[in-house]
Amino acid sequence: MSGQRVDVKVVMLGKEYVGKTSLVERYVHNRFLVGPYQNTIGAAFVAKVMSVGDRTVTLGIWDTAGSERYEAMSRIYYRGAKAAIVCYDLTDSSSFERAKFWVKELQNLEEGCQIYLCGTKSDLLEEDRRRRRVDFHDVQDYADNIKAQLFETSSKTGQSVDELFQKVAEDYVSVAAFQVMTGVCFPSLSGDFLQASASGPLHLT
Ligand SMILES: Nc1nc2c(ncn2[C@@H]2O[C@H](COP(=O)(O)OP(=O)(O)OP(=O)(O)O)[C@@H](O)[C@H]2O)c(=O)[nH]1
Repeated sequence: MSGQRVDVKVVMLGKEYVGKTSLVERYVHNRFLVGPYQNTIGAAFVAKVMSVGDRTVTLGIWDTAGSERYEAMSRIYYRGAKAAIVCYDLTDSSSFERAKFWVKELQNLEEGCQIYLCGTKSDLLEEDRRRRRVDFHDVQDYADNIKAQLFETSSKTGQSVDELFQKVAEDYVSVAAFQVMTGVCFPSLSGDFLQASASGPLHLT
């Protein structure tokens, strides 16, 4: 597995329990695991090969642990990331505060990293609108300010999950094409290679 080229290093960030692992599970394996919640320890890695037009793009996705206990470790995993999916739970306002914390970190330390905000568990709002704790328009304004894309997803139903990761890959292809056209090469777009250094499982699908 080591040596497989990854085009885009993607890091999942956000408070514990917001649903980062579930998002990756839905996207990569098209499944939603039920059963007792198991928190991520350290980080897990998975690579996913996908198509954008006639191009093949490999996303290397690092799923970090949301617990503040692992905060220092998460910093290691976002280093050099080209895309960060910063997650918050639509039914938990404190998780949005935590998302803003990660955004600040990325802005200060990973300038070349494109940020995607992801409000999770939208199915819970379908069941009962009153459960929403993070206003869509407030987040949209915030996203515009920080030049981030905004998605609201459900790993349970699959809503907008493929669209989110597809957008990450499409943005990579657009910027890469721009580089070829202009001859400008940003360090943030250089490729990355799989490294078997995660404490979690290593998969290539
Ligand atoms: N209803 C609903 N529940 C979800 C969804 N996504 C995740 N969950 C549940 O939320 C809990 C936490 O999900 P995880 O994916 O483990 O969360 P995490 O962010 O990876 O957590 P850490 O590993 O601790 O950082 C689990 O019980 C999931 O089943 C969703 O889209 N809808």
